[in-house]
Amino acid sequence: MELDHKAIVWASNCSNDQWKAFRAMFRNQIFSAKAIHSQAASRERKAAEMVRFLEGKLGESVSIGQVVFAAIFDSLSNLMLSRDCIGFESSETANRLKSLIWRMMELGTSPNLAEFFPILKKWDPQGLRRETFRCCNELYSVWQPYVKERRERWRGERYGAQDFLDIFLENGLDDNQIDWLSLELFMAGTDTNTTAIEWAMTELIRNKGAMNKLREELNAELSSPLERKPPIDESVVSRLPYLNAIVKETLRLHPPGPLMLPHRASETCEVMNYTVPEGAKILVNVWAISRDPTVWEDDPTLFKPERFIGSKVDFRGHDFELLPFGAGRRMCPGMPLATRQISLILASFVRNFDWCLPGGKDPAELNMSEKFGFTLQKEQPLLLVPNRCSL
Ligand code: HEM
Repeated sequence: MELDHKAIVWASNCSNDQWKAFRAMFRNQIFSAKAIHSQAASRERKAAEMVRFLEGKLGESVSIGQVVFAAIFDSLSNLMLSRDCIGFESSETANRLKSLIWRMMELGTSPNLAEFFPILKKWDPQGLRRETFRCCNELYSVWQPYVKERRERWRGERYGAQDFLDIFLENGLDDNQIDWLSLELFMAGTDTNTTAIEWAMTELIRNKGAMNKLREELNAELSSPLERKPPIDESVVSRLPYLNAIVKETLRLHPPGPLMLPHRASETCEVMNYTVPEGAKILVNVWAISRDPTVWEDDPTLFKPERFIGSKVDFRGHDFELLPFGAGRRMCPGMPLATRQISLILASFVRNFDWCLPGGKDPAELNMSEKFGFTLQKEQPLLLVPNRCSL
């Protein structure tokens, strides 16, 4: 309730007018098909920059999560603020921001005694509120100077939005709302995408057949007689069937939001002979659904992108066996951006480099443990060595 005037992810319900206004702004301006299309060049530039960075690391061990996080965070900061916030060289900044985002998610999902005993609220016995403020302020400081500068320049004139910040100003958001909404977007949009790509690369390195098939598809569709490896065109890769199947299979096997966001029953109802009382907090176990052998044939614990070739099952919220982005009114509004970004970065990795594990380690021995949290990260970061591509 406290956050309802500025939150979308943390909004307590869907009947709140502010949440409706934010969702409309996301649907019509930020993530509309036209907006996603017009943002493509910015994402393509960032992917090409990532490839150039990796070309300087040939033969060296690289943390995939760290490189991807920098690419995703800066892609998003370019869409939001028209500038980079991290850069590929600054691993310290990337690690600091990544751990702040992870900590914020931990704090947001930690059991809070004050929720059960409201009398404790003003003492904040576990220090959760104090630490949340500290993390928020550190994250706000990343964009606050740019917001201040833009607001001074903007002065209420409509000059046509160039980025999300212009859209926020045009919609009359105050600084407090801009800070919080930006925080939610960076939290919802960076760790999820990074996790998905890290898992996809983990699966591809273990499944040489899938990696080769993807490279063949990319080489066939992206070849150019003029330049051997031109920057990758996002609109082409987002239509490639095998790449799409890999993205779906990764999100099925490793859904970045394994329990979605907590929902609340708006009325008492019966589900499979259980009574769910009005007001009950509901967590949907997407991880378990997408590994359920009664729904998924052909060993659901295995990575098999082929299961999606010729299948109509999609993650757009209509097929309940595959819900990595949720379904219904609270479904992820960032899905069109996420799927484009994941495809583009994976295509850039596989098209431009041959990958192996450091020290010639056998991919079959890769540690596949998951670190359970708000997002389902790989417990051990994936380290890979990029080599010049032989094809
Ligand atoms: C692989 C990437 C992503 C995954 C798997 C993912 C997944 C999800 C899920 C499961 C939800 C909750 C849905 C529900 O509980 O019904 C959600 C909500 C949300 N996501 Fe994403 N997301 C991803 C990327 C993004 C991106 C890139 C953005 C924006 C930059 C974003 C913004 C949001 C927002 C704002 C919400 C809250 C919507 C609301 O409560 O009304 N997400 N996402």
